[in-house]
Amino acid sequence: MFPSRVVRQSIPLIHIPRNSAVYALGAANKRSKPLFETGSVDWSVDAKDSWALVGRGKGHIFQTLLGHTRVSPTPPDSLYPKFKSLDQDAFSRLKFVSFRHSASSAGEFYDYTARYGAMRDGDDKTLGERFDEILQEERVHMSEHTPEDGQHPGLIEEREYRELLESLGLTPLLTVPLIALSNGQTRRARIARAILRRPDIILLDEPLSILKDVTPAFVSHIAFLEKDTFWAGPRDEFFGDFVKRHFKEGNTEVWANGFGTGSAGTPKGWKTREDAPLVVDLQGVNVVYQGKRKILDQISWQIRQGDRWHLKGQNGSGKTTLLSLITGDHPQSYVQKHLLLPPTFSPTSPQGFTPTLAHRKRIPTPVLKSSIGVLSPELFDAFPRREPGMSVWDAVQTGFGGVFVPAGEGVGMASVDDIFEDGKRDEVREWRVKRCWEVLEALGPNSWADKQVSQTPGEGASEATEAFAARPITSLTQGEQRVVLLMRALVGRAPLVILDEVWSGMEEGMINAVKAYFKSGRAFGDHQAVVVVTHWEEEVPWTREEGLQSFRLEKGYGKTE
Ligand SMILES: Nc1ncnc2c1ncn2[C@@H]1O[C@H](COP(=O)(O)OP(=O)(O)OP(=O)(O)O)[C@@H](O)[C@H]1O
Repeated sequence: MFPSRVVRQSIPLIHIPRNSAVYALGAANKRSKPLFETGSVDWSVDAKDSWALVGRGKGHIFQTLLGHTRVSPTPPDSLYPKFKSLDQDAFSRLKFVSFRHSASSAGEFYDYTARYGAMRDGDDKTLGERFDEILQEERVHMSEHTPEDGQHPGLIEEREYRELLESLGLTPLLTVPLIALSNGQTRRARIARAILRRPDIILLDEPLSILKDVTPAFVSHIAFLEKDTFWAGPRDEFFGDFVKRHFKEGNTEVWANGFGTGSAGTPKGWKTREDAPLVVDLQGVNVVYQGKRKILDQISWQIRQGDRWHLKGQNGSGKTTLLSLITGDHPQSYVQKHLLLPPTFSPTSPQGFTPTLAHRKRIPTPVLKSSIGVLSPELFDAFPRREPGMSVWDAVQTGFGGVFVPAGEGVGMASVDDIFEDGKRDEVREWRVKRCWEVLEALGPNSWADKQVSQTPGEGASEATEAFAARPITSLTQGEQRVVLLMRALVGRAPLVILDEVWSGMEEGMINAVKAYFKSGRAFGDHQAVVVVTHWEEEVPWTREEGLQSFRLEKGYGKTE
C-alpha cells in the first residue's frame, strides 16, 4: 500500500473486525458458507503499512478490498474507516492494478499483433505522451474540486515524478511507443501510471510474476488466508511463529526454495553434447528499430536436441524479440543471414525432424509452428479462447500444429497432411489422441484440484479429466487457462519448447502439479530442446548438474554462461 497523505494516524485505512464473516456477494443468506472468517484476528491496515496478501485464499481478501464481497456484521465504521471519517469515497482513493491477466489487461499498453509489424495509426503514442495525458486528466480533475473537499490529493510534484520514473527505470523509455514496451517494462509503466494519480491505497495483484516466496523487502505486514485459516500481522511474526506452526504438517513446499533436487529431465542419449543434432542455429543475428535502436547485436546461439536452456536478461534486454525470431513471428526473421530452424517435424519418428536445418524463409510458417511448442505471456494474451465453443480439448489440440483455431476433425493436421505419406496419417492421429489424454491426466484437475470440493465421491480420475476436457475454455479460471495453454505447448513433443514465465497466474496447487510433471521426466523427451525464460533461478526446473545451460542477453549482446 502506498503511504497515505491522510494524517489522522489513529483511524485505520482498512478494518475488518474480529469475528466477522465474509460472504460472496450473491450468497443467499447467513446460512451460506462464508468465503472466510476473521476469527480472533482484528485486521487493521494503517497508512504507511505495506501488506502482502498470501495463501490460496488471498483472492478472497482482494475481492473484499475491492468491495466485491459482503462483510457480516457490517463493520461499524465501514471497511474503510478513514475515508468514512473524511466523507470520501474509498474507491476513488484506491487504485487496483492487476497483472493476473497478463499484458492484455494493460489495454492501451499492449497489442500483440501490432508489436512486430508495421505500427498502425494511433499505435505510436509514446510512454511519455501517455503519462502527460494522465497528468492533464488529473489537472482537470483537480480543477473540479476545492482543496478542502479532500477529493483530490494535488498533482504529483515535478521532483517526485522524476524520482518515480527513475526508480522504476522508465526514464529512458519515455520516447518509446507503448506498443514496443517489453512485458516487464509494461508492468512497471502500469505501476507508475497508478502512482501518478496519487491514490491512498494501491492494490497490486500478482505484480512480481514469480513462482512463490520472494517477499519484497518493502513488505511490512502479511495477511494469509488458506482454507479455514486467516492470519494477519507483522512480517517477522509471519515468517517466525506462524509459518513454523502452520506448516509443520509438511506443507512447506510453497515456502521452501526452488525445485529441490529433482533429477528428472536430465538430457541424455548423446555421448557429448556436440553429437546431438542442432535444433536452432543462429549466427550474427541483428534486430534494429527505427534505424537506431539496436536491440540484438550479432547474436549467435546454438540449441541442440536434449538441451535445457535458461534464457536470461533484464526487462527489455531482448528475450522476447530473440524468441520471436526463432518462432518466425518477427518480420526481421526473414532477413537474417543465418537463422536456421527445423524444416520438418514428425512426432512419431524417433528423432522428430530432419537433421538438416533450413533457413527460416524456406520453412512454411505452419511447419515452423508445429515444430515449436510455446507458452508465453504474449501467447496467453493472443490465444483466441473466445472462438465459439472452443473446449479445453480443442485448445490443447491446437498445440500439434501450433495454430490457434481448431481445424475440424484433424486439428492442426493441415501441415501434417503435407508432411506424411498416406497410411501414416492414422498413426499420427492415434498418437495425438493418446498424447492429449496424457497431458490432460498429468496436468488436469486430478493433479491439482482440491478433490473434496471439485469431485463428487466415487468419481473416477478419468471422468474428472474428461469433464475438464469438455469444458469451454472461457469457463476456466485464469490459472486453469494457463495450465491448458501449457498442455498445448507440451502436447506435440515438438523439437523445441519455449516456456516464458510459465508459472505466472497459476495457483499453488497447479504450480506443484507442473513441477511434479517436469521432475517426473515424462514432460519432455530426450529429442526435445527446452528454453525456459524467467528472472528467477529457482523457477528453472533443472540445475547445472542436470545439464542446464544459460544464455544471457545484455545491452544487445548475447553470451553463454
Ligand atoms: N517496434 C519497436 N520499436 C522500438 N523498440 C522496440 C520495438 N519493439 C520492441 N522494442 C524494444 O526492444 C527491447 C526488447 O524488448 P523485449 O520484449 O524483447 O524484451 P524482454 O527481454 O523480453 O523483456 P521482458 O523481460 O520485460 O519481457 C525493449 O527495450 C523494447 O522497448
